[in-house]
Amino acid sequence: MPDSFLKGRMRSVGIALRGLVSLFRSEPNMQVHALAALLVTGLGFLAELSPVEWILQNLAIGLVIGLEAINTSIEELANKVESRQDPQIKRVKDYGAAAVVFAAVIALITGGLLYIPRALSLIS
Ligand SMILES: Nc1ncnc2c1ncn2[C@@H]1O[C@H](COP(=O)(O)OP(=O)(O)OP(=O)(O)O)[C@@H](O)[C@H]1O
Repeated sequence: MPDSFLKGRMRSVGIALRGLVSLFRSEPNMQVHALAALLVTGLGFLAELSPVEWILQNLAIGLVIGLEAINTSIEELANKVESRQDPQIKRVKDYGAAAVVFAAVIALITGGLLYIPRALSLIS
């Protein structure tokens, strides 16, 4: 494999990581998602999730954080394209927000399925 190929890939990963750090620093929604992800990861260790349960939980976390990143990216572009009120920009932003909310509901349901039975078995 040529050296320049590996250097190019490493550069791309570096740029992506810089984007991730910038997102977590500047976006309050991202900070909330990150906190939630840390909390449920801790909860996962406490609850001794099975490997499949870890995979499901991590997919739910990845779905929410990934879609929030894309939504933020769309918002930035929309703000650059049109700063005035515009019905199409409104739809673009609303659809992006809808994607995040949809993922968050799926994540909540996943969390409920993983933890509510355990909580109930602790009580009974
Ligand atoms: N240029 C615009 N034209 C029309 N409606 C807009 C415009 N900008 C924002 N909106 C409306 O306001 C809502 C919030 O937009 P805003 O850019 O403030 O997103 P946000 O609150 O930063 O989103 P998030 O909470 O995901 O960070 C949009 O979903 C849209 O309905």
